[in-house]
Amino acid sequence: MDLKDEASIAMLPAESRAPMPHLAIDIGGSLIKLVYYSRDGDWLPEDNKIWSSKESLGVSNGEGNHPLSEGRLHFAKFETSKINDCIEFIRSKQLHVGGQHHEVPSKNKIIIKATGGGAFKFTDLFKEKLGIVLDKEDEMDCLVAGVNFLLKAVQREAFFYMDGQKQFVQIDHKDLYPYLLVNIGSGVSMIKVDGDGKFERVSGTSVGGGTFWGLGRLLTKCQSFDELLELSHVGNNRVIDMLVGDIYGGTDYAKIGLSSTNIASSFGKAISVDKELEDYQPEDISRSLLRMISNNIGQIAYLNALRYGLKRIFFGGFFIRGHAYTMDTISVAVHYWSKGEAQAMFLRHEGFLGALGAFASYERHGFDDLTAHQLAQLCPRRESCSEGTLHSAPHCDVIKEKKTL
Ligand SMILES: Nc1ncnc2c1ncn2[C@@H]1O[C@H](COP(=O)(O)OP(=O)(O)OP(=O)(O)O)[C@@H](O)[C@H]1O
Ligand SMILES: CC(C)(CO)[C@@H](O)C(=O)NCCC(=O)O
Repeated sequence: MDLKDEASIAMLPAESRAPMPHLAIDIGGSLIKLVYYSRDGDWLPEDNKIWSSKESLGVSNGEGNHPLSEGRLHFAKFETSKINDCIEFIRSKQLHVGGQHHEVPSKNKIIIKATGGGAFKFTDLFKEKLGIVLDKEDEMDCLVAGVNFLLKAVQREAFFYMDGQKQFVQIDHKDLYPYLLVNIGSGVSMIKVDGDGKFERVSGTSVGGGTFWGLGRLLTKCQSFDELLELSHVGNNRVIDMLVGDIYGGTDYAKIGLSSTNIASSFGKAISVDKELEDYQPEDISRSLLRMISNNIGQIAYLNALRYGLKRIFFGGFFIRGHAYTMDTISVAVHYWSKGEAQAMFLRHEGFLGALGAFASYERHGFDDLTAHQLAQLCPRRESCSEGTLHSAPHCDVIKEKKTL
């Protein structure tokens, strides 16, 4: 903690100085997500300062007092393979020091809420490097809690995406359930949600974000996920995908509703003995792969929605990354298969759902009494980005501060 923080904390009334849990962590197969609270508006990672403009931070709606009401939440992510950078970040910002202190006979124990598989895998590492005890929260519980909170509290959270157009939807709280949540992380979980804490994981698929990045890296030699995603912008999938027209000599197969431009077989043209991997352009590979995976997830999501009679499907997870082609493909797949009966919607906080849920699981936080206003502009920079823009910065920093109560 730097001197500035110490000074500002020292000036607060005694009850405000009580140790408060302020960091939750979601350690997935590909990415680590942090949600943390800071009281001091200037206490931000250097590279996030450009997004923390004053106007995006100051909101006062005069509602009741809350332990978190003067300050802001931040969002950050790291690759799980670079967990040591994450640990260093936590140490450098002293995020763990404000954690819940439980009295044990001889010393204070710092307990931090953690979810995702890595909460189990990296227990010892966090203990050893930061002296933190990870208090494990179930991944699905956290996901659902995070989504329910966002859908109820944040006005511009869910949106439709079709033909390059984004349209926010205001969900009626009384008419929120049931819905299907499709979380596209490394793997994909499909969860039927019937209420707060009422849900069932009804399906999943191992063909998800890890598949796109893993297979894409091998096939294109891209050095980063962002590079692979960026390539897909300029690629042409028809170079690699086998279309109905390729099989039917350029004509539709109208009798069963297939046009000549429908994909008959993803990567089907690569069976050609005349071509090797190096004969294909990385951008075309990236586009085919992204389309294949997005389409497949959209189709499986539709089948599960059909299975349970669900009309609304919310898609989250960092595979999406606000990427136009990904969202378009998923939306088209759901629309095509459901004949417009089911609706695909996307969540602005895509990959931070579980971390938010873990943050809410601290007893003293509770999202219910955090005002919608406080969290309404969780991620202002997402608003200012044009569609399809990649967020290449390592952190997604955000939130909201409430100065006057
Ligand atoms: N900078 C990035 N580096 C790596 N993968 C990224 C990046 N940005 C987005 N992704 C995509 O997001 C996916 C991970 O999403 P997310 O963080 O939601 O899941 P996870 O929690 O790591 O996975 P799981 O829940 O399956 O354990 C990756 O598999 C990849 O497709
Ligand atoms: C294993 C988890 C839940 C870890 O987040 C996720 O990666 C997932 O849902 N994978 C898909 C597993 C399956 O249902 O085939």
